Amino acid sequence: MAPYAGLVTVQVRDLVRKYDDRAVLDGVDLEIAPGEFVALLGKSGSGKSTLLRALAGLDPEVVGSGELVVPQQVSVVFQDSRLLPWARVLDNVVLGLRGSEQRGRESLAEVGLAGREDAWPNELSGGEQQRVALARSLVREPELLLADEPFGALDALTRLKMHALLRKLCAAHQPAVLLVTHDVDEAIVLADRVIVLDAGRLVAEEVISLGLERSAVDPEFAAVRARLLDALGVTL
Ligand SMILES: Nc1ncnc2c1ncn2[C@@H]1O[C@H](COP(=O)(O)OP(=O)(O)OP(=O)(O)O)[C@@H](O)[C@H]1O
Repeated sequence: MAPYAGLVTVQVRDLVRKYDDRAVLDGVDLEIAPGEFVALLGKSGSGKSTLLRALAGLDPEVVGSGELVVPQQVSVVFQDSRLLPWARVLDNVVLGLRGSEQRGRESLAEVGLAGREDAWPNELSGGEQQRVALARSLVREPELLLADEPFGALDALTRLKMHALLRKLCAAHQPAVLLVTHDVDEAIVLADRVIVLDAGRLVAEEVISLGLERSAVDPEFAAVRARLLDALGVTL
């Protein structure tokens, strides 16, 4: 599959979401350039999933004085794979896409699941199911990939493998990405830029420099992590 870096910059201006009178998103401004990988950190309840749902077009009740611009083709990956248990793996990947069986096979090969096209979801491990979910997202050639803690339920080793896979897929296809995670290291390892949400407001941003070795032994990595933990209110 050819890369398909989009043209549309995600633009969020003064986004507000209230439940009753409580603002869960309280004037969020955010841009994500085509092909840019942004990780979103924040304490539980800070509004991360609410922001992601707004960008996914899953929340009709977002308000705000500003604008919300997202590309047309958006894919979402969640913590659980949300595969249909009664459909085989390939059918899950190409569901709703006519004539795309070959592309579905290619996507499955890209995520390392060639040969598993006819398996049922419950025959796959949790990590493999998330691979299928990634294949299902990418076969739609998204300009924006939204991922809500996609590796949160996986064990540490599988997580590391999935990090490598996601980096490879993003390099190949160049979607803009917004990845919600609780894991500061995961954010630094994967993203071009890390942002921190606190009580519905963006309170910190770290641009990950190209020179940073994506390894915890890198002193710059440690410094970025310390600043992000500070923004999250974690003192070590
Ligand atoms: N349908 C709803 N009705 C009322 N309040 C809601 C609703 N959905 C979310 N909230 C509230 O909005 C706030 C933000 O929730 P959200 O799920 O966006 O947080 P989060 O940062 O993703 O948290 P977590 O890391 O625990 O998933 C929370 O206080 C939550 O209780």
